[in-house]
This record gives sequence, structure tokens and C-alpha cells, in this order.
Amino acid sequence: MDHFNYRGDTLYAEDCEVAKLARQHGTPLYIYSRATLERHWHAFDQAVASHPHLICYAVKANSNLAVLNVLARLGSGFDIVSGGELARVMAAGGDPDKVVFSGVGKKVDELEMALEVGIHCFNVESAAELELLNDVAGRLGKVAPISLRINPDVDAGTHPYISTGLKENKFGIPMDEAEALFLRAASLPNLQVKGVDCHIGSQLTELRPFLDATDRMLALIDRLAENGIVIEHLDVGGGLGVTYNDETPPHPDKYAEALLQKVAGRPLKLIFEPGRAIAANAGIFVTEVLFLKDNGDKRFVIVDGAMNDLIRPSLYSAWQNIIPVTPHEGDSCLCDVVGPVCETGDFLGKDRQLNVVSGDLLAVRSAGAYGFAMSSNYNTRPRAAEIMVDGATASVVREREKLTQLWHGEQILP
Ligand SMILES: Cc1ncc(COP(=O)(O)O)c(C=O)c1O
Ligand SMILES: N[C@@H](CCCC[NH3+])C(=O)O
Repeated sequence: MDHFNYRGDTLYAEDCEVAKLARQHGTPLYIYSRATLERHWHAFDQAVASHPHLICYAVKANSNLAVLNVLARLGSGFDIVSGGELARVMAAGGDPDKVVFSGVGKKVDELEMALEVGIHCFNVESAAELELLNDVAGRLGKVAPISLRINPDVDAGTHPYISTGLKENKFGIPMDEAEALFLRAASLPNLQVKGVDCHIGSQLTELRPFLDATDRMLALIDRLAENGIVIEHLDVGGGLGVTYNDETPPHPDKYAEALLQKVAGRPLKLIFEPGRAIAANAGIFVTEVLFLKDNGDKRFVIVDGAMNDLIRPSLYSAWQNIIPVTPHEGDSCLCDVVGPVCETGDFLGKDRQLNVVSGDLLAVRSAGAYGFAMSSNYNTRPRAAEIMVDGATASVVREREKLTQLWHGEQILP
């Protein structure tokens, strides 16, 4: 369970009343629970406690500095995909020595920045990136620790837009090119081979694809050993799913147990890059009902939150639970919860049984990951405020954007 529960007739975030936070800070509003973030991180960390490991939280899921800082204080590492994310990690007090850098399109300035601060490992995704990194490191007089991200060609059984470990996806190096590229990496003077990594997709709800990928990675590690290349760590990526509706993803304990069986007896450090599993159910998105509109057999509940705030429903047809902050007695009816943005695809949920009136608050659950982080200013809508609750204390961890911030840097020509 998370820390967003009803007490009496109204929803709480830990010991803070959600309706009160909405009144104080306005809507739309993201609310995160520190206790839930910490519990999810510990669940991962403790699951693999018996084996050398590093949990590198995937910053892209929720990159608010306060979220990163809470995890950094637990000793977390971080998986980043840009120089911007590296800067955030450092601004939040994260340790660069626990940072792994993923991504198919790293730029020279990003490589330089990561080399200067001394990250744990570059997860290299192509032959061209390998050569570039060697050049940049040489120019700076550094040796870059590297892993090659291998595309294990397994079907993660998830939404096609968030599946990453199939041959047809842009990510990683094809398995049949892996050995040659590792040999090349080992021959380059400014690189040090450290590990292999993979990440096969997101919101996985079965263990099988993870274990298939691990088998393939371990077989590769054995072949590399025969060629004199010693691999120190296996980075299995992120991807563990969460319950949005009725999914039953494996608990990190079960995942770790199965994985540890496979690596038993090997002096191989394990790296994990969980994003969603840590952040999704640590957050809710609160929005106010503006108007109701009845169209024949359907009711539109028009709210002040929109696809620019939370794009997952529009982008992936993702289902996230929508609950009343303070439920009413009485009959519900079938509703589409839609935002003010001028797009037919602007909805937070379709065909939901709700009983609401104008002025009510709704909470979209499981919004802590890929929520605010994917938000935009489309329709010149300021991005929502973000609150972190810790017991009975609620703090603004990002102010609501002001309109003037939205055109900062623009200019009118004479
Ligand atoms: C390389 C990499 N690592 C980790 C993650 C985090 O994934 P998730 O949020 O599914 O755990 C992603 C995103 O899917 C990713 O691309
Ligand atoms: N943004 C996606 C997940 C993509 C993960 C990024 N590698 C989601 O909301 O489900």
C-alpha cells in the first residue's frame, strides 16, 4: 500500500489532507509522499542486500530535486540520460560516482561534463559513441569507465512505445555485434571496460522477459571471459512494472530472488535502474472539476488538469485510477475526464464511474512517475506546482510556474 488513503470521508497524503493542500496551493497539483519513495527504494535495496549491488534510480521518471535528494540521502545511485539530468543529480546532492549514463544520443558536451565529474559508468549504445567517448576522454586526459548496452532481442510484452529490447528498437547494440565491440573497447586507450547492461522496456509485469534477458547477458559475459575480457558488473536496467489497475507485477523480492539465483557464485556486481517502481505510486495528481457537459449517453467531466500536465493517458492510452478526493453519497455515471487543452486526445481517463459536481477535486493515482517529468507548456499552460509530504508536513518542492516564465527568453522583433 502507498500513503494515499481515505480517512473518514476524505483523502490524505500521509498525514496531510489533500483537499487542504489543494486549497492552499491551488490546482492542478502534484503531491508526492516521501515515505512511499523511501519504502520503494528500500524494497529494492533490501531485496538484493545479500549481493554486491547499486540501485541507480532512473531520474527521467521524476527528476524533482527534492525527490532526487530524498533518494540520494538513502545512498541511491542514479541512471541519467542527459547532461541536464546529471546537473540535477549534482544539484540534489547525488554522488556522481554512483551515476550511470544511458541514452542513444549523448553529445560531446555531455560526455565532457560526465568525464569531468567522474561518473560510475557510461552505458554506451553504439560503435560510434564508443569511438567518440574514447576521443573525448583522451582529449581530457581521462579514462572512461564503460559498459555496452546490449539489445538482447527479447519481447518485454509491454506497450510497443515503451518496449526497448527488441532488435527493431533503436536502443543498444545487437547481440551479434557485442563481442567484436567489446574487443574494440578493450583495445582503446582511454576506455576501461567495466560492465554490460540492458534495459528491455518499461512497465513489465512478468519475470520471464527479465530472466531471458539475464540468461543472454550471462552467456555473453562467459564468451567475453573466454576472450580475456573481465566484466565487473551486470546492469539489468529498470522496467519493473507497478499496479495502475489490476496488474500484478512481481515484487522486487521475487525479481531479486530469481536474478540472484542466476548470478549465484559469480563475482558480478548487479546494477538496477528502477524508475517507475520507485516513483509512480509515490505520487498523485490533483485536479479540480470545472464543468460537467452531457452529450447524449456520455458525461464529460472537464477538469483543470490536462494532457500537458499528465500525458500518459493521451500518449499510450495508459489507464490511471481517478478517485474523488472527497466522495459524495449518490449515484455515479459513466464519465470521460477531460482537460481544457484543444485536442480530442486530451483526456485523463475515459469511461469512469464517477459522481462529481463542479468544484470537486479528483486525484489521479500512480502519477509520481512520468507525470510532471513529461509535462509541457502546451496551450501556454503553466506547469503545476509540486508538493512533497512527510508525515504531517507538506512542502512546496516546485512552485507553480508563473505566466511570465513561459515566455522568458522570447523576443519581439522591431
Ligand atoms: C536505460 C533506462 N533505464 C531505466 C529506465 C527506467 O525504466 P522504468 O521506469 O520502467 O523502471 C528506462 C526507461 O524505461 C531506461 O530507458
Ligand atoms: N514514459 C513512459 C515510460 C518510458 C520509459 C522511458 N525509458 C511511461 O510513462 O510509461
